[in-house]
Amino acid sequence: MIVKVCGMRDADNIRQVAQLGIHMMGFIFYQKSPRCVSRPVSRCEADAGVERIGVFVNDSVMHILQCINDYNLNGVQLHGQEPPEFCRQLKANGVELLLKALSVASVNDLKQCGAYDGIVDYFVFDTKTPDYGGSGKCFDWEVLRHYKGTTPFLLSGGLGMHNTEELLRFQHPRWCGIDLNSCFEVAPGHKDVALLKQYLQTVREIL
Ligand SMILES: O=C(O)c1ccccc1NCC(=O)[C@H](O)[C@H](O)COP(=O)(O)O
Repeated sequence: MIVKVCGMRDADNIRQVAQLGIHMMGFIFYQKSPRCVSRPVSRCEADAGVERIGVFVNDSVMHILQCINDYNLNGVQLHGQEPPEFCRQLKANGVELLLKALSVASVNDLKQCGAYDGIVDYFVFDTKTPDYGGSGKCFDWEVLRHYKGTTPFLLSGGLGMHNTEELLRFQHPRWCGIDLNSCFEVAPGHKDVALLKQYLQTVREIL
């Protein structure tokens, strides 16, 4: 199971969280987010084994490619209304690891999935919110029973200590990871390392 911790930006915090044995770390490049990175966070600040994912919202290909270069990113998460063709363009420009977040509130929101199959590497199924992400709120995971696509997905949106029991019960053949963010924060962009550690211990049977 892939563990992604999103919304990182403080060097010491990045180092500590990387040592928890997680697989992906998300850096937000969306100016309106309280977690938006404010300066280049260099590779040496994170463990080499952690994939560095830039999270973008309706940004341009050129800016995304520039950030990949400036911030040593290994992958990109698109968290806006980016169409499949936009994802194809990023792939054509050498983006190896591409995650497409889809805001989910009802079964209707899953209809678009098929158009991304074979283009993106993972979906991130997140809670629908006007701010795009980082809401700390869960959506109804029952909706995902209707997801019959081939692209594997990370479950996202309000995951925290309060819903570990539901998480341990959750099952889906394409489920491959969890995305953790605001429920582990002491301040926007700063994670509670002890709480994350406790959480990963609590859900260890699915990891
Ligand atoms: O976290 C943000 O502030 C954010 C803002 C705009 C777009 C995406 C954002 N986060 C992306 C993520 O992958 C989050 O982990 C995801 O939305 C879940 O967040 P949370 O509900 O706080 O667990």
